[in-house]
Amino acid sequence: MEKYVLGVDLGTSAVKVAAITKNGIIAAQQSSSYPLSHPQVGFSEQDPQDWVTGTTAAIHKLLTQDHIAPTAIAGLSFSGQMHGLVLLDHNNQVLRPAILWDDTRTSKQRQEVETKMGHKFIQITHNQPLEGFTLPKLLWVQENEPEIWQQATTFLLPKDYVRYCMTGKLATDYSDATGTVMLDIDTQSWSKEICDTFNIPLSICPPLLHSSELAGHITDAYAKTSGLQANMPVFAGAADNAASALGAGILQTNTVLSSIGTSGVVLKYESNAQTNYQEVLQFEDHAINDAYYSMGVTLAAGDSLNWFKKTFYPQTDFSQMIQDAEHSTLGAHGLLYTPYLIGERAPYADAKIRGSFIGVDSSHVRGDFVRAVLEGIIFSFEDLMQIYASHNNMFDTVISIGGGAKSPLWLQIQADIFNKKVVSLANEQTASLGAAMLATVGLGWYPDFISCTKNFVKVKTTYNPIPEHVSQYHELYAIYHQIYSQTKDLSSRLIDFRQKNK
Ligand SMILES: Nc1ncnc2c1ncn2[C@@H]1O[C@H](COP(=O)(O)OP(=O)(O)O)[C@@H](O)[C@H]1O
Ligand SMILES: O=C(CO)[C@@H](O)[C@H](O)COP(=O)(O)O
Repeated sequence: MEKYVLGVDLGTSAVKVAAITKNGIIAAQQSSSYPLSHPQVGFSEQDPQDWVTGTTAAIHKLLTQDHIAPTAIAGLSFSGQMHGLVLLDHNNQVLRPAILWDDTRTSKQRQEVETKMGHKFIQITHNQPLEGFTLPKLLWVQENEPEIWQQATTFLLPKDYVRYCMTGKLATDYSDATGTVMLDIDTQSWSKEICDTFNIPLSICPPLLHSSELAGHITDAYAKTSGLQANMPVFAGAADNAASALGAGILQTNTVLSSIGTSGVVLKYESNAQTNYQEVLQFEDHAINDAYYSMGVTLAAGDSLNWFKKTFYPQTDFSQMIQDAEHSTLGAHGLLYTPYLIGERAPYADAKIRGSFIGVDSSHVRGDFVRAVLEGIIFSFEDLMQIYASHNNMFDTVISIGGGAKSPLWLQIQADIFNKKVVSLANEQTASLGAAMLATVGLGWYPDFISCTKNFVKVKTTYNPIPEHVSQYHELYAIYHQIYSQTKDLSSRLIDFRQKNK
């Protein structure tokens, strides 16, 4: 009987589960979406139970609709949205909705960490304590919800909670642990100094595992609800960007990843823990032992297009909407867009900046706005590419993944703005592929990730930069690059106005 592993990608908008063979063939994929709640400006929350219900529903569909036999599944592993805070009490019951990576309520706590620890914090974590990361969220609960904080016994990251419900075992993995900014990168252990400084008991931090390490087995109870076999091995899994990088074959320093999911990511493999981009870029443990990656995050990348579609093209699918952008021109007839819909993480760590359309003209039609959104997102990625360029990082290929890589127009825009070869893959959802790879290595199907990559990562199309487009985009980027500084103060005043007039 053909054997499979399951790769579970716990995203922000949906969970995607893929059944993949030993040779990296995707036999079936299912997904299940769940709601996102924004109870106040800057707040972003999800109910951890929705993740479990969605994952179980997607697995159930694989078994019943795609006829994947439970006995044919040898193991599973995870890719998970990063940084989200799940708080459990002493009975491992969820205490409050999870506070997510794109929640920016924690500017005061960020400031507190900076004031109390200064450069020492950066020395320990190799990161800034930005709003999206887990530590400021813990501090927010400590300060604003003392009755919840008193009951908090363990925190987990999103995928860890789903794994706990499957196996009954509490743990996180190193790649997600770095995203909490509570891990000492040099010693690879939870930082006692950070915990002590903020009166956080060290015992709240879950046990640490490597991403392909065995985390537990499917319990009898979860076997009953899901249809999976009891006792099936479950491997720790990784942060979504680490898993995506693995699934895209980012295992050496000469390739860079560009990911257009809900968020946008420009990511580079790093072999040296001391690599330093002055903390403008995040620095994280990779899913592979003793390897790292740096990355810059555009908070609303695919989410910008999603917002635009919901608001102005409610009845149209993404591909049809993008056809309108094809009828516009390079530069959208002089229209520029900045994707700061929910603030920004990099290169501007600014929770109060907001997006803008610049150059709106009475001749513009909807397609010009779509085109400007597509281009603006990639200009924001170019801001991140420029950081690598300024550190003399030489690379000639960008691997493009995520839902945005489904569009040939958007792939060509990337090649033209980056002035680099852009490669799309046969499966642009590399997070579930990476998760499955963790299970294959955990099971011993492959001795290491390099050999697994040879079967799992398949190039689809290569887009080369078109010289005429490159020079036009170069001119436009110089204008785009000024928008942040010119709108920063206006955005901040508008946010203050909004807070006062709720
Ligand atoms: N056909 C398409 N063409 C271009 N972009 C698309 C298409 N379908 C979806 N997208 C973009 O991909 C995003 C979702 O990407 P995905 O990788 O699934 O996100 P996540 O894992 O964060 O849930 C959407 O918000 C949208 O911007
Ligand atoms: O905050 C980050 C990375 O630091 C995000 O990339 C999240 O990990 C969620 O990503 P998607 O839902 O867009 O995959």
